[in-house]
Amino acid sequence: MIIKPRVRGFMCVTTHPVGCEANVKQQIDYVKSFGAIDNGPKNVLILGASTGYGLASRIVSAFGSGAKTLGVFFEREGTADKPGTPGWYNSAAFHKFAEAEGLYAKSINGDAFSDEIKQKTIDAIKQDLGKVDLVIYSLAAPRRTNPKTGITHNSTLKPIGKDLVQNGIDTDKEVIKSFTLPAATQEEIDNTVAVMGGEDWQMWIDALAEAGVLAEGAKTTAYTYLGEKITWDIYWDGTIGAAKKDLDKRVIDIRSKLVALGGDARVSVLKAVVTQASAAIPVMPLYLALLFKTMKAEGTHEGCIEQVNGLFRDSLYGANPILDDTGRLRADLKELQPQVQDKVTALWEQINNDNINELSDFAGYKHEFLKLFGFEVDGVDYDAEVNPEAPIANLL
Ligand SMILES: NC(=O)c1ccc[n+]([C@@H]2O[C@H](COP(=O)([O-])OP(=O)(O)OC[C@H]3O[C@@H](n4cnc5c(N)ncnc54)[C@H](O)[C@@H]3O)[C@@H](O)[C@H]2O)c1
Repeated sequence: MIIKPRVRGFMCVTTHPVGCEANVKQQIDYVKSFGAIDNGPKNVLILGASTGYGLASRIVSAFGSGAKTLGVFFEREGTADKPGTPGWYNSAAFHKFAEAEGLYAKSINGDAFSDEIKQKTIDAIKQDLGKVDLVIYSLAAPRRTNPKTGITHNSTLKPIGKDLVQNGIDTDKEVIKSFTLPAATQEEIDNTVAVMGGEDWQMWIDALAEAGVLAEGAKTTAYTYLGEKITWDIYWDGTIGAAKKDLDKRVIDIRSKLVALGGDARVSVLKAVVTQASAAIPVMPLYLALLFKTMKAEGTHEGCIEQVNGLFRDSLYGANPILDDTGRLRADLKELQPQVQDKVTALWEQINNDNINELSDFAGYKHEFLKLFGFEVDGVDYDAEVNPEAPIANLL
């Protein structure tokens, strides 16, 4: 079939397999251009391995460190007349390129929050890898069923303690509009913490430790975002921030478990980028469009692969990790530079429908968004017939 983008709000309901493969190839080439990571990981489990920061972590592990990777994700396969999700095609492409270089790669498609998928993962580690020395926690999900209680929690993206009125971009109509978000209820806050907080990360590490599949010196990290004043109402001080603060609490226990093995656990702070998860956060598309404009002008613009490549080389496996005073690893400092945040804030105050393309890089935002789904990728012929059925080699 011939596949064109069909955008609905913060989703694109079609995906281009060839474009996704080209995206993965670009990321692999980028990582390879830095050479091998000294003393990098050997056996890596990536939770949320198919898109965004988790996919980048898988690529850096495999192609920057020669690691065997086991990836867990929740994606939909394509059929003869309906394309699958981007993460499906990214993973099919990752497996193809890994296999071509003789790199071990296996994947599990299912609900990482469930006991069943945790057990399946442990069985695969025991059978193929023995133990893992790095666990990346990069899940971003709208809901989670807690396997212990059977309760399904839905996350919300709302401010806490006060209603929020802030300008953003209506990405469908491409106009600036004022968004009003009511303050979250305590139940909404608790549910968001249950989905995006650290409980499941802790359950994973407990299960892996109990099964004896964490190697001596094993490390784990979960990804977070802090941002600055301009995003705090919706992010750090909102429901999602409450969940991220839970990671900061739970990492202490997780770290003590890993320190006993000579390892370590850290929350890693990454910059704001366009992913399926961030596109869903109200006001974020405008922030990203203004941030891109500002950071591109500064020559400091980065996407997922640049961020994670830097995180591995500088901090996770670097001699001098970039740590903050609460012990988080930091890869986001260029975004938080005062001149960047001041510029974004000033532009935010001036933006309107007449100057949207002049003051912001909304074009760059839209391009990045479509690229997530395999569109607008250089060198891909979008008028050519493409097969939406793409098997993932070594899917367990
Ligand atoms: N996007 C940003 O700007 C940004 C910035 C800093 C930190 N982060 C954090 O990085 C992490 C990853 O986010 P992302 O933006 O890369 O998201 P993403 O939407 O690109 O990726 C989410 C991943 O989780 C997987 N997943 C979702 N539900 C699942 C389930 N039930 N079982 C198994 N897999 C499941 C998906 O398949 C996918 O691989 C999140 O913790 C996010 O908060 C994101």
